Amino acid sequence: MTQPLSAFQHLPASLFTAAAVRELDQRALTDEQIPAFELMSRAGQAAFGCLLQRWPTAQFLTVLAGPGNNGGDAYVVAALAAIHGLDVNFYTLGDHGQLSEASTRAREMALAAGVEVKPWAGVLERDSDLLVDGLLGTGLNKAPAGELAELIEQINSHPAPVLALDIPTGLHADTGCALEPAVRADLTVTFVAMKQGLLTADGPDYCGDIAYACLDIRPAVLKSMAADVERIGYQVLAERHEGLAARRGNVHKGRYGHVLVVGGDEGMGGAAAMACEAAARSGSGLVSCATRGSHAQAILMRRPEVMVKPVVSGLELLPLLERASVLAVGPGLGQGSWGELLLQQVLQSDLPVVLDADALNLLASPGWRQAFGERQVIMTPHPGEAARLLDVDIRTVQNDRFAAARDLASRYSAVVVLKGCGSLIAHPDGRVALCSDGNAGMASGGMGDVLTGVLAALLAQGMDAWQAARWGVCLHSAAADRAAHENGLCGLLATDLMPWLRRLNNYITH
Ligand SMILES: NC(=O)C1=CN([C@@H]2O[C@H](COP(=O)(O)OP(=O)(O)OC[C@H]3O[C@@H](n4cnc5c(N)ncnc54)[C@H](OP(=O)(O)O)[C@@H]3O)[C@@H](O)[C@H]2O)[C@@H](O)CC1
Ligand SMILES: Nc1ncnc2c1ncn2[C@@H]1O[C@H](COP(=O)(O)OP(=O)(O)O)[C@@H](O)[C@H]1O
Ligand SMILES: [K+]
Repeated sequence: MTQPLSAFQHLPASLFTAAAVRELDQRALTDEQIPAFELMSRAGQAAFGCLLQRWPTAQFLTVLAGPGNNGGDAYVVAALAAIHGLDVNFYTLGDHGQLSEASTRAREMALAAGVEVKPWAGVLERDSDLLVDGLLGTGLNKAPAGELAELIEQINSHPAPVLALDIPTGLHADTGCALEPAVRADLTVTFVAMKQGLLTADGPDYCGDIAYACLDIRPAVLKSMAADVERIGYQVLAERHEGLAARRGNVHKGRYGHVLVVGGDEGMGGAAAMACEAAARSGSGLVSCATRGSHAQAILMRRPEVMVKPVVSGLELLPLLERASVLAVGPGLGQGSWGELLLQQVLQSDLPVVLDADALNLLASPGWRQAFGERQVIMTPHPGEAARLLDVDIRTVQNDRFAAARDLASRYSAVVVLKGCGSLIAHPDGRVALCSDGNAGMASGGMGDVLTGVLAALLAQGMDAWQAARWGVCLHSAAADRAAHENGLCGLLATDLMPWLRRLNNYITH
């Protein structure tokens, strides 16, 4: 369902936890004097507007309402639909005898519009042409079970599309984890502020498209709260010129740094080769590669611009370290003694470094753990590597990617890129950015090696670790979106990104 064209680039940059959104609701109530029912009415109107726009011919709606305020929104949608002349099946789940004051008024509005309100009796009619999920919103506090789980299963196997109010039921607003079973929506209309879980982990798959409705709360109120997470994407950063500055004329290659890629043990030479090519295509003045002798010729054949140096020991790395300005260590490094010796040498240098793949796996071993202090370091774990570094299982990382990224950045005193759907970039000071570009075609071997090369090239051109990670992750993801645009996600190769990296890094977007 995720679209490969930076599908979420129109969304606001500030992302919030559910608790922060509740606080914003409260501020709208106290500072703006917007009563809860008024806000709920606006939510229902916004959702109904999106419904008409997306499904203008829908005639038979089934609206599902839970016991909280998400159900209140559903009552408003049903009322508006009935007034509009649509046929509405309205089912409640849970105890609707204890509704909030706002939801009670919404219910009265629906009844007055002629909506027949019935408790769900176990069967979802097949003839509806649109389902509206107002079961649970940000109040979700455990995995759906029993009758609710049964209804969600029926929603997901129903042929009609699904509109989710605020957030698909079962998706955790703070983590983006689907607490199965969870509703798989085609469109989610989210209210007041963007929840951080909509754009990472399971979020994009379960939300489908996302529309944001601020409910006419004044921007000043929204700005009165610091965002928990900043959404970034290529377009946003390019508009703010957060990428590379334009090159001046009177320059030479020494100005743009010298990336040394260290990796490529036997059988994994391609990883080092791709990191080298990505570094060169992302503008590093010079690129060297310390690798196994068996790969030297192949790397040279592919990219004669790269200076390939076969190394067998850490000592042979020393003269290369003296000439380099930035290191990219890990692609195909392996976890054998060859990789260990090279990594040991790299850790003794104070050059800016990108640590990826097996460099991270080695760092996770007992005796290797360390904090990097002032050194400019970017670590780029995928969830498996992050789990090893944190000594937890992968599920724990994915259950709260924000916490895992923050924890790693603070433990290692490094900028951390936690890769995967909705890559997170965490600073040791607690800041987190989420890249909403990228696509599932990137789940293919070598994509991470390319990212490593990109990040190293940006460090080599003078960015600090935080700037390089922000721009580099967006550049890499947007390049993958462009590369996937014509021929689709399946079969996208890491090397397909190369021409796009060059174009987008130079701000050529067409
Ligand atoms: N505030 C505002 O001004 C605005 C808010 N708006 C709307 O309000 C929504 C938030 O409303 P909300 O806080 O009432 O939470 P909501 O998600 O409806 O459900 C809470 C109920 O569900 C229950 N429950 C939880 N998990 C469960 C589970 N797994 N299985 C079964 N039950 C479960 C929980 O029961 P409990 O466990 O606490 O007994 C409680 O009764 C928000 O998403 C947006 O749509 C908009 O109108 C804009 C203005
Ligand atoms: N489903 C996805 N959506 C968005 N980006 C993805 C997805 N899957 C993988 N990626 C991106 O692709 C890259 C894969 O990196 P990694 O797992 O290290 O691959 P490899 O080890 O094969 O080089 C990362 O940048 C990651 O964020
Ligand atoms: K919902």
